[in-house]
Amino acid sequence: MIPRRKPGRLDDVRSNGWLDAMKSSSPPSRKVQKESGIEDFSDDAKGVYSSWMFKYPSALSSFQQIVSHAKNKKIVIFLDYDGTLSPIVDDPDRAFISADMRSAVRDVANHFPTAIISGRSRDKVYQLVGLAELYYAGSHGMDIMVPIRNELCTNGSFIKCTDQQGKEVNLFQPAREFLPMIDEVYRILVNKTKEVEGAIVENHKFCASVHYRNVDENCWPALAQCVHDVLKGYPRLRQTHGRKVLEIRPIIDWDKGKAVEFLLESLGFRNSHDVLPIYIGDDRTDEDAFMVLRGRYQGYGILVSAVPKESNAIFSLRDTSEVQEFLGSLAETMENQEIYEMEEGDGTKGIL
Ligand SMILES: O=P(O)(O)OC[C@H]1O[C@H](O[C@H]2O[C@H](CO)[C@@H](O)[C@H](O)[C@H]2O)[C@H](O)[C@@H](O)[C@@H]1O
Repeated sequence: MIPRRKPGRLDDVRSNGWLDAMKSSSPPSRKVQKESGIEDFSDDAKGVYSSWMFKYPSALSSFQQIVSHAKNKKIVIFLDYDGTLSPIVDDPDRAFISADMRSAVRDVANHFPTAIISGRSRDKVYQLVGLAELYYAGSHGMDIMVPIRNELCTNGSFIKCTDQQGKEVNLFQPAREFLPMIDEVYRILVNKTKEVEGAIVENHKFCASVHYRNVDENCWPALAQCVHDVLKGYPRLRQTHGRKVLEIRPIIDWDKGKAVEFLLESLGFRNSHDVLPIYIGDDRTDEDAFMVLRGRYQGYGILVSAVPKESNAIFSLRDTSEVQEFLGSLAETMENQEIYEMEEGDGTKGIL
Protein backbone atom coordinates (compact mmCIF):
# COMPACT_ATOMS: atom_id res chain seq x y z
CA MET A 1 0.00 0.00 0.00
CA ILE A 2 1.61 3.31 1.05
CA PRO A 3 5.41 3.32 1.09
CA ARG A 4 6.78 3.31 4.66
CA ARG A 5 8.02 6.66 5.84
CA LYS A 6 10.60 7.59 8.48
CA PRO A 7 9.10 8.56 11.87
CA GLY A 8 8.28 12.25 11.96
CA ARG A 9 7.70 12.52 8.23
CA LEU A 10 4.01 13.29 8.70
CA ASP A 11 4.67 16.28 10.94
CA ASP A 12 4.05 18.77 8.13
CA VAL A 13 0.45 17.76 7.49
CA ARG A 14 -0.26 17.37 11.22
CA SER A 15 1.04 20.82 12.13
CA ASN A 16 -0.28 22.74 9.13
CA GLY A 17 -3.88 21.71 9.80
CA TRP A 18 -4.31 19.62 6.62
CA LEU A 19 -5.38 16.54 8.54
CA ASP A 20 -8.02 18.34 10.59
CA ALA A 21 -9.32 19.98 7.43
CA MET A 22 -9.43 16.60 5.68
CA LYS A 23 -11.44 15.05 8.50
CA SER A 24 -14.00 17.84 8.60
CA SER A 25 -14.16 18.38 4.85
CA SER A 26 -17.39 16.54 4.08
CA PRO A 27 -19.91 14.36 5.83
CA PRO A 28 -20.16 10.85 4.37
CA SER A 29 -22.68 10.58 1.53
CA ARG A 30 -26.32 9.81 2.47
CA LYS A 31 -25.87 6.29 1.04
CA VAL A 32 -22.81 5.60 3.21
CA GLN A 33 -24.54 7.06 6.28
CA LYS A 34 -27.53 4.80 5.72
CA GLU A 35 -25.39 1.71 5.07
CA SER A 36 -23.27 2.26 8.16
CA GLY A 37 -26.28 3.13 10.30
CA ILE A 38 -24.81 6.51 11.32
CA GLU A 39 -27.57 8.61 9.79
CA ASP A 40 -28.59 10.83 12.66
CA PHE A 41 -32.29 11.57 12.82
CA SER A 42 -32.28 12.04 16.60
CA ASP A 43 -34.32 14.89 18.08
CA ASP A 44 -31.04 16.54 19.10
CA ALA A 45 -29.70 16.49 15.55
CA LYS A 46 -33.01 17.79 14.19
CA GLY A 47 -33.00 20.53 16.83
CA VAL A 48 -29.46 21.60 15.94
CA TYR A 49 -30.38 21.74 12.23
CA SER A 50 -33.55 23.74 12.95
CA SER A 51 -31.69 26.33 15.00
CA TRP A 52 -29.03 26.56 12.28
CA MET A 53 -31.86 27.34 9.86
CA PHE A 54 -32.75 30.47 11.82
CA LYS A 55 -29.42 31.81 10.62
CA TYR A 56 -29.64 30.31 7.11
CA PRO A 57 -33.38 30.07 6.33
CA SER A 58 -34.58 27.74 3.64
CA ALA A 59 -34.57 29.37 0.19
CA LEU A 60 -37.84 27.49 -0.43
CA SER A 61 -39.71 28.98 2.52
CA SER A 62 -38.12 32.39 1.76
CA PHE A 63 -39.04 32.13 -1.91
CA GLN A 64 -41.47 35.10 -1.89
CA GLN A 65 -38.90 37.31 -0.19
CA ILE A 66 -36.34 36.38 -2.85
CA VAL A 67 -38.61 37.09 -5.82
CA SER A 68 -39.93 40.35 -4.38
CA HIS A 69 -36.34 41.56 -4.06
CA ALA A 70 -35.97 40.82 -7.79
CA LYS A 71 -38.60 43.36 -8.88
CA ASN A 72 -37.16 45.64 -11.59
CA LYS A 73 -33.95 43.63 -11.58
CA LYS A 74 -32.60 40.90 -13.81
CA ILE A 75 -31.97 37.65 -11.99
CA VAL A 76 -28.73 35.90 -12.97
CA ILE A 77 -28.28 32.33 -11.76
CA PHE A 78 -24.93 30.76 -10.85
CA LEU A 79 -24.76 27.05 -10.10
CA ASP A 80 -22.01 24.87 -8.74
CA TYR A 81 -22.06 21.29 -10.09
CA ASP A 82 -20.99 18.57 -7.60
CA GLY A 83 -23.19 18.42 -4.53
CA THR A 84 -25.51 21.05 -6.03
CA LEU A 85 -26.78 19.67 -9.34
CA SER A 86 -25.60 16.12 -8.79
CA PRO A 87 -25.48 14.31 -5.44
CA ILE A 88 -22.07 13.47 -3.98
CA VAL A 89 -21.08 9.94 -4.97
CA ASP A 90 -17.94 7.88 -4.38
CA ASP A 91 -16.79 7.85 -7.99
CA PRO A 92 -16.24 11.35 -9.46
CA ASP A 93 -16.72 9.90 -12.95
CA ARG A 94 -20.22 8.79 -12.03
CA ALA A 95 -21.54 12.09 -10.67
CA PHE A 96 -24.36 12.37 -13.17
CA ILE A 97 -27.09 14.98 -13.28
CA SER A 98 -30.61 13.50 -13.39
CA ALA A 99 -32.87 14.11 -16.38
CA ASP A 100 -35.27 16.05 -14.11
CA MET A 101 -32.52 18.28 -12.77
CA ARG A 102 -31.26 18.92 -16.30
CA SER A 103 -34.71 19.98 -17.38
CA ALA A 104 -35.09 22.24 -14.30
CA VAL A 105 -31.79 23.93 -15.21
CA ARG A 106 -32.91 24.25 -18.84
CA ASP A 107 -36.21 25.83 -17.77
CA VAL A 108 -34.52 28.34 -15.52
CA ALA A 109 -32.00 29.20 -18.27
CA ASN A 110 -34.91 29.95 -20.63
CA HIS A 111 -35.78 32.89 -18.39
CA PHE A 112 -32.53 34.01 -16.75
CA PRO A 113 -28.87 34.07 -17.79
CA THR A 114 -27.49 30.95 -16.11
CA ALA A 115 -23.86 29.95 -15.52
CA ILE A 116 -22.22 26.84 -14.11
CA ILE A 117 -19.08 27.52 -12.06
CA SER A 118 -17.29 24.29 -11.24
CA GLY A 119 -14.00 22.98 -9.92
CA ARG A 120 -14.03 20.49 -12.79
CA SER A 121 -12.59 21.31 -16.18
CA ARG A 122 -14.96 23.34 -18.37
CA ASP A 123 -15.15 20.58 -21.00
CA LYS A 124 -15.95 17.94 -18.40
CA VAL A 125 -18.71 19.92 -16.70
CA TYR A 126 -20.20 20.86 -20.09
CA GLN A 127 -20.21 17.18 -21.02
CA LEU A 128 -22.00 16.30 -17.75
CA VAL A 129 -24.60 19.10 -17.86
CA GLY A 130 -25.07 18.95 -21.62
CA LEU A 131 -26.96 22.23 -22.07
CA ALA A 132 -25.64 24.56 -24.75
CA GLU A 133 -27.72 27.51 -23.53
CA LEU A 134 -25.65 28.03 -20.35
CA TYR A 135 -22.38 29.82 -19.63
CA TYR A 136 -19.60 27.62 -18.28
CA ALA A 137 -16.66 28.41 -16.02
CA GLY A 138 -14.40 25.46 -15.22
CA SER A 139 -11.29 24.98 -13.02
CA HIS A 140 -12.81 27.02 -10.15
CA GLY A 141 -13.51 29.93 -12.52
CA MET A 142 -10.05 29.93 -14.16
CA ASP A 143 -11.53 28.92 -17.53
CA ILE A 144 -14.51 31.05 -18.60
CA MET A 145 -16.29 31.02 -21.94
CA VAL A 146 -18.42 34.04 -22.86
CA PRO A 147 -20.25 34.98 -26.06
CA ILE A 148 -18.43 37.51 -28.23
CA ARG A 149 -21.40 39.86 -28.52
CA ASN A 150 -21.30 40.46 -24.78
CA GLU A 151 -17.64 41.26 -24.61
CA LEU A 152 -16.94 44.35 -22.54
CA CYS A 153 -13.29 43.88 -21.70
CA THR A 154 -11.06 44.58 -24.66
CA ASN A 155 -7.80 44.51 -22.77
CA GLY A 156 -6.46 41.55 -24.68
CA SER A 157 -7.17 39.07 -21.91
CA PHE A 158 -9.58 37.11 -24.13
CA ILE A 159 -8.73 34.39 -26.60
CA LYS A 160 -11.12 33.90 -29.50
CA CYS A 161 -12.17 30.36 -30.28
CA THR A 162 -15.21 28.34 -31.32
CA ASP A 163 -17.51 26.51 -28.96
CA GLN A 164 -19.00 22.99 -29.29
CA GLN A 165 -21.64 24.36 -31.69
CA GLY A 166 -19.05 26.09 -33.87
CA LYS A 167 -20.04 29.58 -32.62
CA GLU A 168 -17.29 32.16 -32.09
CA VAL A 169 -16.72 32.76 -28.38
CA ASN A 170 -14.22 34.42 -26.06
CA LEU A 171 -12.19 32.49 -23.55
CA PHE A 172 -10.82 34.03 -20.38
CA GLN A 173 -8.06 31.95 -18.83
CA PRO A 174 -6.12 33.90 -16.21
CA ALA A 175 -3.93 30.90 -15.31
CA ARG A 176 -3.01 29.94 -18.85
CA GLU A 177 0.74 29.96 -18.19
CA PHE A 178 0.21 27.23 -15.55
CA LEU A 179 -1.13 24.69 -18.04
CA PRO A 180 2.17 22.74 -18.46
CA MET A 181 2.88 22.93 -14.72
CA ILE A 182 -0.52 21.48 -13.76
CA ASP A 183 -0.09 18.76 -16.34
CA GLU A 184 3.34 17.87 -14.94
CA VAL A 185 2.14 17.87 -11.32
CA TYR A 186 -0.89 15.79 -12.29
CA ARG A 187 1.36 13.12 -13.82
CA ILE A 188 3.69 13.13 -10.78
CA LEU A 189 0.73 12.79 -8.43
CA VAL A 190 -0.76 9.93 -10.43
CA ASN A 191 2.56 8.15 -10.21
CA LYS A 192 3.22 8.85 -6.51
CA THR A 193 -0.26 7.86 -5.36
CA LYS A 194 -0.75 4.82 -7.56
CA GLU A 195 -0.10 2.44 -4.65
CA VAL A 196 -2.68 4.15 -2.44
CA GLU A 197 -5.83 2.12 -2.67
CA GLY A 198 -8.83 4.32 -3.49
CA ALA A 199 -6.89 7.51 -4.30
CA ILE A 200 -8.02 9.22 -7.51
CA VAL A 201 -6.17 12.06 -9.21
CA GLU A 202 -8.00 14.24 -11.73
CA ASN A 203 -6.59 16.76 -14.20
CA HIS A 204 -8.91 19.75 -14.51
CA LYS A 205 -6.67 21.70 -16.88
CA PHE A 206 -5.85 24.68 -14.62
CA CYS A 207 -6.06 22.73 -11.37
CA ALA A 208 -5.81 19.12 -10.21
CA SER A 209 -7.68 17.11 -7.58
CA VAL A 210 -6.52 14.31 -5.30
CA HIS A 211 -9.55 12.44 -3.95
CA TYR A 212 -9.37 10.52 -0.66
CA ARG A 213 -13.09 9.70 -0.18
CA ASN A 214 -12.38 6.03 -0.94
CA VAL A 215 -9.05 5.85 0.89
CA ASP A 216 -8.81 4.19 4.31
CA GLU A 217 -8.67 6.95 6.92
CA ASN A 218 -5.45 5.50 8.37
CA CYS A 219 -3.75 6.25 5.07
CA TRP A 220 -4.87 9.91 4.88
CA PRO A 221 -1.79 11.32 6.70
CA ALA A 222 0.61 9.57 4.32
CA LEU A 223 -1.41 10.60 1.26
CA ALA A 224 -1.55 14.22 2.45
CA GLN A 225 2.19 14.18 3.16
CA CYS A 226 2.84 12.82 -0.32
CA VAL A 227 0.87 15.70 -1.91
CA HIS A 228 2.61 18.16 0.43
CA ASP A 229 6.05 16.82 -0.60
CA VAL A 230 5.24 17.11 -4.30
CA LEU A 231 4.03 20.70 -3.85
CA LYS A 232 7.31 21.66 -2.13
CA GLY A 233 8.82 21.58 -5.62
CA TYR A 234 6.13 23.95 -6.94
CA PRO A 235 6.03 27.17 -4.90
CA ARG A 236 3.67 28.76 -7.45
CA LEU A 237 0.98 26.20 -6.70
CA ARG A 238 -1.17 26.04 -3.59
CA GLN A 239 -3.46 23.50 -2.09
CA THR A 240 -7.04 24.01 -0.89
CA HIS A 241 -9.63 21.66 0.59
CA GLY A 242 -12.87 20.49 -1.01
CA ARG A 243 -15.22 17.67 -0.08
CA LYS A 244 -12.85 14.76 0.62
CA VAL A 245 -10.55 16.17 -2.03
CA LEU A 246 -7.25 18.07 -2.01
CA GLU A 247 -7.28 20.68 -4.76
CA ILE A 248 -4.03 21.87 -6.31
CA ARG A 249 -4.22 25.24 -8.02
CA PRO A 250 -2.07 28.20 -9.11
CA ILE A 251 -1.37 30.89 -6.50
CA ILE A 252 -3.05 33.57 -8.65
CA ASP A 253 -5.62 35.83 -7.03
CA TRP A 254 -8.63 34.24 -8.71
CA ASP A 255 -11.52 32.22 -7.37
CA LYS A 256 -15.22 31.52 -7.93
CA GLY A 257 -16.08 34.96 -6.47
CA LYS A 258 -13.87 36.73 -9.01
CA ALA A 259 -15.43 34.54 -11.74
CA VAL A 260 -18.94 35.69 -10.69
CA GLU A 261 -17.90 39.36 -10.90
CA PHE A 262 -16.24 38.75 -14.24
CA LEU A 263 -19.27 36.99 -15.70
CA LEU A 264 -21.67 39.69 -14.48
CA GLU A 265 -19.52 42.37 -16.14
CA SER A 266 -19.18 40.33 -19.31
CA LEU A 267 -22.93 39.82 -19.46
CA GLY A 268 -23.39 43.58 -19.37
CA PHE A 269 -24.32 44.08 -15.70
CA ARG A 270 -22.00 46.93 -14.86
CA ASN A 271 -24.53 48.52 -12.59
CA SER A 272 -25.03 46.32 -9.57
CA HIS A 273 -28.51 47.81 -8.97
CA ASP A 274 -29.89 46.27 -12.19
CA VAL A 275 -29.11 42.71 -11.27
CA LEU A 276 -29.96 40.16 -8.59
CA PRO A 277 -27.36 37.38 -8.71
CA ILE A 278 -28.28 34.10 -7.04
CA TYR A 279 -25.50 31.56 -6.45
CA ILE A 280 -26.21 28.01 -5.29
CA GLY A 281 -23.31 25.88 -4.05
CA ASP A 282 -22.28 23.38 -1.41
CA ASP A 283 -18.52 23.60 -1.13
CA ARG A 284 -15.83 25.70 0.57
CA THR A 285 -14.78 27.10 -2.81
CA ASP A 286 -18.33 28.47 -3.23
CA GLU A 287 -17.84 30.64 -0.14
CA ASP A 288 -15.80 33.15 -2.20
CA ALA A 289 -18.81 33.61 -4.47
CA PHE A 290 -21.22 33.93 -1.54
CA MET A 291 -18.96 36.66 -0.15
CA VAL A 292 -18.99 38.63 -3.41
CA LEU A 293 -22.80 38.46 -3.55
CA ARG A 294 -23.07 39.79 -0.01
CA GLY A 295 -21.08 42.84 -1.11
CA ARG A 296 -22.11 45.41 -3.70
CA TYR A 297 -24.53 43.17 -5.59
CA GLN A 298 -26.68 42.39 -2.55
CA GLY A 299 -27.47 39.07 -4.16
CA TYR A 300 -28.29 35.78 -2.53
CA GLY A 301 -25.87 32.99 -1.76
CA ILE A 302 -27.65 29.70 -1.12
CA LEU A 303 -25.71 26.97 0.66
CA VAL A 304 -26.65 23.36 -0.06
CA SER A 305 -26.08 21.41 3.13
CA ALA A 306 -27.80 18.73 5.16
CA VAL A 307 -25.58 19.52 8.14
CA PRO A 308 -25.14 22.81 9.98
CA LYS A 309 -22.02 24.73 8.94
CA GLU A 310 -20.87 28.33 9.00
CA SER A 311 -21.18 30.06 5.66
CA ASN A 312 -21.20 33.40 3.84
CA ALA A 313 -24.48 32.33 2.24
CA ILE A 314 -27.80 33.93 3.21
CA PHE A 315 -30.15 31.02 2.60
CA SER A 316 -29.89 27.24 2.58
CA LEU A 317 -31.26 24.21 0.77
CA ARG A 318 -30.95 20.74 2.21
CA ASP A 319 -29.94 18.73 -0.86
CA THR A 320 -30.02 18.50 -4.65
CA SER A 321 -33.74 17.68 -4.69
CA GLU A 322 -34.45 21.00 -2.95
CA VAL A 323 -32.19 22.74 -5.47
CA GLN A 324 -34.33 21.25 -8.24
CA GLU A 325 -37.52 22.40 -6.51
CA PHE A 326 -36.14 25.92 -6.08
CA LEU A 327 -35.11 26.18 -9.75
CA GLY A 328 -38.50 24.78 -10.79
CA SER A 329 -40.32 27.41 -8.71
CA LEU A 330 -38.24 30.23 -10.22
CA ALA A 331 -39.02 29.11 -13.78
CA GLU A 332 -42.70 28.61 -12.97
CA THR A 333 -43.02 32.06 -11.36
CA MET A 334 -41.50 33.62 -14.44
CA GLU A 335 -43.80 31.70 -16.77
CA ASN A 336 -46.83 32.85 -14.77
CA GLN A 337 -45.60 36.42 -14.92
CA GLU A 338 -45.19 36.24 -18.69
CA ILE A 339 -48.75 34.91 -19.08
CA TYR A 340 -50.02 37.66 -16.75
CA GLU A 341 -48.19 40.37 -18.70
CA MET A 342 -49.54 39.06 -22.01
CA GLU A 343 -53.10 39.04 -20.71
CA GLU A 344 -52.90 42.42 -18.96
CA GLY A 345 -50.62 44.15 -21.44
CA ASP A 346 -48.78 45.17 -18.28
CA GLY A 347 -45.36 46.79 -18.58
CA THR A 348 -44.12 45.51 -15.21
CA LYS A 349 -40.51 44.44 -15.27
CA GLY A 350 -38.78 41.85 -13.14
CA ILE A 351 -40.68 39.13 -11.38
CA LEU A 352 -43.82 39.45 -9.28
O1 LIG B 1 -17.02 23.00 -7.87
P1 LIG B 1 -17.67 21.65 -8.03
O2 LIG B 1 -18.42 21.51 -9.31
O3 LIG B 1 -18.53 21.32 -6.83
O4 LIG B 1 -16.46 20.63 -8.07
C1 LIG B 1 -15.71 20.34 -6.89
C2 LIG B 1 -15.11 18.96 -6.97
O5 LIG B 1 -16.18 18.09 -7.35
C3 LIG B 1 -15.87 16.73 -7.63
O6 LIG B 1 -15.57 16.07 -6.42
C4 LIG B 1 -16.66 16.03 -5.50
O7 LIG B 1 -17.73 15.26 -6.06
C5 LIG B 1 -17.41 13.86 -6.31
C6 LIG B 1 -18.60 13.21 -6.99
O8 LIG B 1 -19.76 13.32 -6.23
C7 LIG B 1 -17.04 13.18 -4.98
O9 LIG B 1 -16.69 11.82 -5.22
C8 LIG B 1 -15.86 13.93 -4.34
O10 LIG B 1 -15.59 13.39 -3.07
C9 LIG B 1 -16.19 15.42 -4.19
O11 LIG B 1 -15.06 16.15 -3.73
C10 LIG B 1 -14.73 16.64 -8.60
O12 LIG B 1 -14.38 15.29 -8.85
C11 LIG B 1 -13.54 17.44 -8.11
O13 LIG B 1 -12.47 17.33 -9.01
C12 LIG B 1 -14.00 18.88 -8.00
O14 LIG B 1 -12.91 19.70 -7.61
